[in-house]
Amino acid sequence: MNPDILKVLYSREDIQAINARLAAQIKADYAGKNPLVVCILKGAILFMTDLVREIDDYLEIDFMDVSSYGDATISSGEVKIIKDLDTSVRGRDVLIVEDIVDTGRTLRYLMDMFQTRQANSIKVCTLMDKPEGRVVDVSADYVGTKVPNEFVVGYGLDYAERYRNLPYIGVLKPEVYAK
Ligand SMILES: O=P(O)(O)OC[C@H]1O[C@H](OP(=O)(O)OP(=O)(O)O)[C@H](O)[C@@H]1O
Ligand code: HPA
Ligand SMILES: [Mg+2]
Repeated sequence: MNPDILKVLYSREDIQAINARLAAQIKADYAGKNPLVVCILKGAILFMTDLVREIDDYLEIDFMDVSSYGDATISSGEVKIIKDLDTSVRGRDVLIVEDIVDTGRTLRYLMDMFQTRQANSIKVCTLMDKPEGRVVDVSADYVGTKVPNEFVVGYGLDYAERYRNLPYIGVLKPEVYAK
């Protein structure tokens, strides 16, 4: 295990089981719809690629890179677009794929934008939901698991750009933040 990790919250196997459950729900709900699956970079990259592998059906994928945390553990409150979609969402059934919904600001921003861009439908699949972090009122349609109000890393989630590559999700040792 990475020496900076205090404890593992979800193992690789836990995550695989969550992904299989979510994929089955999505496959059933989107049958015949060819949804546009939008991966929110960078955090959702591992989750999205594992999730779509479990959905044996027509769908399209695209990527949007937004950021509001920088190298901090507290949201700056300002969502910045770093890379926009290549695909038009107009008339599409959009499924936003997120790694975590925390304050909800990122999701609110994206949902408002896709609404303005006239998507036919907008739903959200998040691996993790941190309800105690919420600042704006927003919720996901598909939630992998609820997490406590702790800063989590691994499986796409970073602290100062590290730990995204870990195959599990865990909590950092407090001394890592003090460095
Ligand atoms: O609900 P919120 O408080 O808005 O937080 C959730 C968002 O924050 C993280 O992204 P971040 O902005 O750190 O960019 P990253 O995915 O590139 O790490 C995470 O991946 C979500 O997209
Ligand atoms: O708990 C978190 N970990 C990593 N990135 C995040 N972005 C929002 N919340 C988190
Ligand atoms: Mg981040």
